[in-house]
Amino acid sequence: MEKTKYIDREIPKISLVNFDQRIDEITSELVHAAENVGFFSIVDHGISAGEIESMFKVSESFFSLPNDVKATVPWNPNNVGWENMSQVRPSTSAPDGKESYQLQFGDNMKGLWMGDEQVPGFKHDCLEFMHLVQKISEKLMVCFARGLGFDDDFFVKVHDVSRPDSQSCFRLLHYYATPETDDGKIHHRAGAHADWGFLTVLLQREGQSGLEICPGREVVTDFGLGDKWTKVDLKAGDIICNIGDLLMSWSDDRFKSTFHRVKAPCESGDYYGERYSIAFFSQPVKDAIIQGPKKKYPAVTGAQFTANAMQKYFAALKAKVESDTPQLAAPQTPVSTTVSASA
Ligand SMILES: O=C(O)CCC(=O)C(=O)O
Ligand SMILES: [Fe+2]
Repeated sequence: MEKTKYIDREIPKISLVNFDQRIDEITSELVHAAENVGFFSIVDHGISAGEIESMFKVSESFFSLPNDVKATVPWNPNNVGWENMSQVRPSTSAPDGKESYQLQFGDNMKGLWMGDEQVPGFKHDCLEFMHLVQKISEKLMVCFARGLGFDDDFFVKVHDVSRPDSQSCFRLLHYYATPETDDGKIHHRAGAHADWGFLTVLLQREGQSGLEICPGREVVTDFGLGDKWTKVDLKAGDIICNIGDLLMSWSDDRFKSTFHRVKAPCESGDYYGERYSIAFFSQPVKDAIIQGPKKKYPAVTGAQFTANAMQKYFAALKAKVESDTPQLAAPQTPVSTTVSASA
């Protein structure tokens, strides 16, 4: 099998300590990171390593439920619910080797929260943690608004998670352990892609590595470029953030939405065990008007942007879900019939 070409790239590490006093300095570090690699880690962000690990324990409790129980909260095209081994990325033709459960703050979650009988305190614990992550995203949004010359609250207002139509998505991920084989086959954990939302905040458990990035997209209309990858490793408590396509277009391509993947382990040094991660995708409310300061792209609403992204990346998958709908309505749905459409 051909070996991956790896190169070292610096992934900026940005401290949010004394945020209010240091906002100018933090803004210039964030803008620099956004204009170049598109990925950065943040430290001193206010969530402790213990709180993050507690959230992972909740996630583990959910994923260790039997599949027929998880299938009672199935994924649907509002980008909520559980999917298993069914997300096929445009860059691959095979499904990701993972299961994921997408959670939101608003009305889209009706009937899709796993109950306390199955995982005690699940909804409460998730929402509490989701609000903590939202607070961090809001700090970054203020800095990005400043960097682009918008009012401080410009992005925060259109990502208001107290609105019933909020579309921001908190995604629990569980990648299955992969056997060490030398059959030359590539098994995708998460095939290469760019996130289509505004901003992604990502958590992983220390040691459960696999995330890799490949910077180089100049315009948001390009697919990924290049074949030189850089491994991203995190220490417990660090948080990785990346710019999504929406912020790339909203900044007239100034801030880069970077191609990334969770590589299938297949080379020496790769991690073959199971992996848990959590991604929080900030998505604008439906009536947000999206257009950069230089008006490089025509204005679109939040609803149109999401519909375009679904069309671009997930038309086939949506069609599959629609054809599976009668089965999806039944709680005993076989797990293989659900399909995920998140980034
Ligand atoms: O699990 C990870 O580290 C990355 C997940 C990811 O890129 C995504 O869900 O969009
Ligand atoms: Fe992603």
